[in-house]
Order: sequence, then C-alpha cells, then structure tokens
Amino acid sequence: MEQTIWQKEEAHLKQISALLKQQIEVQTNHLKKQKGDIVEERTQASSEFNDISGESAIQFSQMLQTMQLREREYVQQSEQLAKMQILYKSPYFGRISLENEQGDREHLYIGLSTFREPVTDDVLIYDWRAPISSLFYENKVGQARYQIPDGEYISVTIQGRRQYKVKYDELLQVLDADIYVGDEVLQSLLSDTAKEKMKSIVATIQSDQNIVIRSSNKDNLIVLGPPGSGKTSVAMQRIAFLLYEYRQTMNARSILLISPSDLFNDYISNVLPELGEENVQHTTYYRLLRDLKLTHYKAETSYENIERLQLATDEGREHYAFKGSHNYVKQLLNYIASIKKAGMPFYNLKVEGKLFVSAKKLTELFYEKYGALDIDFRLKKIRNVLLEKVGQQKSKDRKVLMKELKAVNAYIGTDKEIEQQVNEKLQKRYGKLESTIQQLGFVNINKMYINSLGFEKDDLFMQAIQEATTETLKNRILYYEDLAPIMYLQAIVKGLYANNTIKHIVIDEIQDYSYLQLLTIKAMHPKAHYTLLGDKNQLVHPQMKDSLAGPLAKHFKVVELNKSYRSTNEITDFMSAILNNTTTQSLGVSGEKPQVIETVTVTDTLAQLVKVQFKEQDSFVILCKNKLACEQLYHELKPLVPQLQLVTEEQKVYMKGILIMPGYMAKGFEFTTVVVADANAGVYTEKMDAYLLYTMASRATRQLFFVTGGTLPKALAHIGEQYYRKEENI
Ligand SMILES: Nc1ncnc2c1ncn2[C@@H]1O[C@H](COP(=O)(O)OP(=O)(O)OP(=O)(O)O)[C@@H](O)[C@H]1O
Repeated sequence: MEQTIWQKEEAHLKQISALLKQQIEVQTNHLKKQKGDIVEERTQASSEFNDISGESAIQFSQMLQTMQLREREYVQQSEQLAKMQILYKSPYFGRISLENEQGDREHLYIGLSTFREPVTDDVLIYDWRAPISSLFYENKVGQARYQIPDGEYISVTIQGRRQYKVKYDELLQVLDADIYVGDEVLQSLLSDTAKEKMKSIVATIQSDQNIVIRSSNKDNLIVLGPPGSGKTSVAMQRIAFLLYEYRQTMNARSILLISPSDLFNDYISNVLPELGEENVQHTTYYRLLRDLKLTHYKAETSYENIERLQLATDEGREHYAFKGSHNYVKQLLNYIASIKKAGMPFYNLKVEGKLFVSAKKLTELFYEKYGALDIDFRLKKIRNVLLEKVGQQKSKDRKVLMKELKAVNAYIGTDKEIEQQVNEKLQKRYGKLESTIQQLGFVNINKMYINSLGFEKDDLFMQAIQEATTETLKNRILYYEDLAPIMYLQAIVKGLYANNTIKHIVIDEIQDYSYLQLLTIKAMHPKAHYTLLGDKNQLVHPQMKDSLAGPLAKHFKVVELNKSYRSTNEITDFMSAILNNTTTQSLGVSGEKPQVIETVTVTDTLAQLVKVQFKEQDSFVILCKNKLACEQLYHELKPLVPQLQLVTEEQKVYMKGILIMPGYMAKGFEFTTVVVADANAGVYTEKMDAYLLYTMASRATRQLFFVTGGTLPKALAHIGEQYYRKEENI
C-alpha cells in the first residue's frame, strides 16, 4: 500500500472520529439538560395540577401534549446518540468512489448508520442500508445503477471500492478490492468465527446475499443454501434492512422471527443490537400454542418428537408421515369446506353437570339460522346468542340467590357483602362456561381433526390413525404432528387469533416445517409477508416429510445461495461427500482434513481430544445421536473433563466452552471443533441418518472428528479416504 494513501486515509479517519467524538459530547450534554428540564416540568405539573377541573384541565392537557412531544424528541435523540456511540467504535468499513452523470467524483464512506457534518449537513458516512450503499456490495466496478425509494434508477460509474478494518480512530487495514468475493478482509473475518455468539456480516455481505437482504418487504422469499451459506446471517441483516427502509411504517414490533429454539434466539440476539437496531419479536412454532390458547394440553416439543420417532415402529412413522403430507392438507381443506354444509361437531354445554345448551341446538343455529354466513361468523353469532342466554340465566339466578341468602336467619353481612357473595357464586357457576363461549370452545375441534383424518378414505390405515390419535388426545397429549392440524383448525375455523400487527415474518430452518405448519402461521398473521430460509439437506428428523413450503412455494420467489463461509475447505469437501453433493463452493480457509478415530476406549479418547484440541477462546462440541447417549457419555466423561456442560432442551442461554448435546439440537449453531462421539454403524442405521450426520458435520468451522468403535456408519463408510485422516486409538 502506498504510503500516501495510508496517510490520507489515516487523516480522514482521525478527522471523522474527532467529529463523532465532539458530536457525542454535544448530544450527551444536550440530552442531560433536556432530561433535567423534563423532570422539572413533570414535578411542576404534578404540583400545579392537583386539581384538574375546569380551566386548569384545559391547561393541563395542553401541557401534557407539550411534555409528550418533548419526551418523544428525547427518546429519538437518545437513539441517535446510541447510534453515534456505536459508530464511534468503528466509524466505517468501506468506501466506494463514484462518478455521476454530470462527471462529478465522490468518495462515499459506508458504515453502520448515517453521520452528517453538523454544520453543512453533508453526509460523511452513509448507512449501509441506504440505496446508494447497495453499490458497495455489488461485485463490480464500472457502469452501475441504484434505485431510490420512488423507484427511479440513478446511473453512476463505480471507479473503485475500498475496504477497511478500523477500531475507533485507528486504521488497521486498507484494501482496494475490485473483486469482492474471497478477498482478504473476508478471509481474515472468516478465520475467527465460532468463538462467540453470531456476529453481523455487514462489512462483507456478498452480492448474492445483498440481493436477498435488500428485497422489498412485499417480496415473499424462499432462500435456499447449503450449510454456512449465510442464511441466518442474511435473515438478520434483512431484518435490519427492513427496519431502516420501512422505518415510517414498521418497527421491531411489526417483525416476527420464528426460529428453532430459545437457545438459538439467544445465539443470534447480539446481531441486531450490534447493528444499532432493537431485537424484533421472537417465537418458536411451539410457543404459538400459547397464542391459540392450547396450553391445557401436554404438547410434545420438536426435540421430543425426534426422540420418539427415532424409536417408533413403522406404523408410528407412517402415521407421522401421513399427518405431515400434502395429501392430508388437501383432505383437511376439503373437510373444512364440507363443514359448511354438514357435520360440524359441537359439545353439549353444561352448567354444574346440567345441560345448558345441547349440541343439537347449536347444530340447528349453525346450519339453519346462520347457515348463510361464513363458518367463523356463524360461530360468532352463536357466541352472542349464548352469552345473552348466560346473562339472562345469571340474572334469574342472582335474584334467587339474593333471596336465599337474605332469608338465612344468622347474620351473613351487609347488602354489599351479600351481593359480593352472590357474584362469587355466579362466577363459580358460570365463569368457565363464559370463557368457553368467548373462545368458541363449544366447537369440538378434536372431533373435527379426527373426522378430517378419515374424511376421504375409511380404510384400515385411516381407522388405525384415528384410533391412535383419539387415544392420545383423550389423554390431553398433543404429539408434534398433531399440533399443526389442531392449531390450523383452531385458527381457521374460529377466526379468533389473527395478529394484524405483524408485517413481516422471517422463518429460519424452513425444512423443519410442514406445509400445514406454514399455513397455520399464515392464518395467524394474515397481513404478513415472508422470508423463509432453509436447506433441504439439513434434515435431522428420522422421518422424511413433504416440506419446503409445499404448494405455498408457488407464491414465493426462490433464491439460491451456493457458497459456504463457515467451514474450512476440507470440512466442506468432506461434508459434501457424505451426500455426494458437489455444488457447494467453499470460500473458507484451508485447514486439516477431518479425522476418523478408531477406539475401544471412547471416553479416554474424548478426554484426550479435549486436552489436545480445545483452546480457551474456542467452542468445542461433542455430539451423539440422541439424548440418552449424551446423558450417559456426559456422566462418564465429566470426571475426566470437569468443564463439560450438557446442553438440554430447557437451556435458554447460549454458552461457550466444551459442550455435549444431541446432534439434532446443534442445527443452526457453529463450533470451532465438532466431535461426533458415536460414529458407529450400529447407531446410525437408517437412510435418513446420512442427513443427520451431514448436518452434524457441517457445524464445524475448523476441526471435525468422528470417534468410532470400529465400523463407520454406511453414510460415512463410502467416503473416499482422500477426504479424511484415519487414526487408531490416539
Ligand atoms: N458475507 C459474509 N461475510 C462473512 N462471513 C459470513 C458471510 N456470510 C456468512 N458468513 C459466516 O458464515 C457462517 C455461517 O453463516 P450462517 O450461520 O448465517 O449460515 P447458514 O446458511 O444459516 O448456516 P446453516 O444452514 O448451516 O445453519 C457464520 O459464521 C457467518 O458469520
């Protein structure tokens, strides 16, 4: 690098940094003063307006408005200050040099947020999400154009692109990079991944990722890509982009992120704050149960489901597969359509064991009185009728109870106390019924589900599914495969649970979702657009199901990412060999080949591996096929490796160090070292296990080990010896 460029850049950085520092001071003082004024104003208001009636009420409401305005301003300015403080730590990471159509030349510095010269208002740093910054991420110099918010395109000539590593006012690295992919900055960033929680990739977003990130909110996207292609990273930067681009209409509460687990959410929880944005709403599919008021069931989690299916009989697996199939969804939709004409199952409504309204009466109301309306409207009409009837019955009972209590000879309280006692009795008698009616709980959703299973075919297979499902539901158990149909019926038939505030939903690991699960999410969020991300090969469930958005995919734009940034080239090659998948391009660094270790003393071998390979700042995970194997190994290994931590489903906080967990739970995470501790033919026996092993292997950034008792599983045994090293009993 020429000395002069370095010096120029250094001087520029010092100047910007000093300006940032100065502005932070100005803003901090300003906010301090403003806070003082607000506190004083509030104190004054509360002492002056003790009595707010007549004239003073008007004054008070005027003052209240001014105070609210000032407080809003204060919040906005505090947010700006927070952004400047983030910027100060690393003012920018890139620059593009442009010439516009008039022939004017400009250098645009790109950072995490916009920073303007306080006097001239010129932009000194462009937010990476600003339309013009898009040029920085495109993989070219020369003619280019960018789109401004009104849709118009502006043409420019890109003359050069520069990348920086900057810490406060210290320039660490300057790189002129015309060719973006695989450049040095990216390489050096890649070489220290997997040490902590997920980080933002904003300085090195690649052009194919950039297109996804900057797509309009209205584009419904399915993003597919192999392990480590940056799907989760893209999802997070896309959220940050949406928050910026649509800041007038969207905020952190209008975006919902659905991820596999709370632990995963914690793993990604630093990304948005690092980008100066608030974390958006997060949920898991399982937690949507709560919104549908289905908490009175013991619902199986997806991890419990995997464990159960690993051990299930062929019949159990066939039932599972049918419930997640597109065929069943078609059948269910036909069933729901048929309900308009006949067959809606209702409960008899009872009060204290006595019939209040019969299912027959509800059926009459549904098909005769309100038969012309949509299903959910009919139910809401019936709800009104029932609530009125409860109201009438309550007032009759009230009179009788008052009379009875007052007639008691012994003193039982004042009129007010008696009234209270009557209210309590009425609440006890009718409270549950009222809330059932409010929730349209007079519809027998379970029966609907069972009926839907045998709706189009009444053969032995269907009868067996119906019988088994009836039994579990009777015991208030919801198997994972029963969640989606019941949730869907609950949402669609009752039409009660629509959340209209959510404008965009991001779902990671979409390959885990059945078509019906997605339909349920859609039914619950009718105003939302979608970004779905996944990989059809990262399947950790023992039973294949029809997935990847199903027929919904027709309405999505499918984008494929095919470069992988996580693992060393050697690990990527090995993991691609598991599935004979040659399309993944590795952009990682080079490292050691994965190693297969044959041993009869697994515990000692693992302890030795930890001793030799684990470094304090790294992450190290031991994976087994299931929970039981992990628990057993944990107890054996713990005395030898005291730092070892067993990760369980209940874990909500992401931790570093030496971990042990079932392979399926590791999906989405990355670790410096991955050790598959039970790589035996007797453990990974099924066809689907190849996908599980592929997913497990793909978690490793730098080192991958397979510990085996001697015979490798079929899924690994076919891999050519050029892809790994072999060692006997280290
Ligand atoms: N453009 C990029 N610049 C630098 N690092 C990147 C880039 N894209 C992805 N990475 C890094 O690659 C790793 C994998 O990214 P990420 O977890 O987002 O991929 P993924 O496709 O969701 O993976 P998987 O499907 O295996 O869970 C992360 O460490 C991430 O920081």
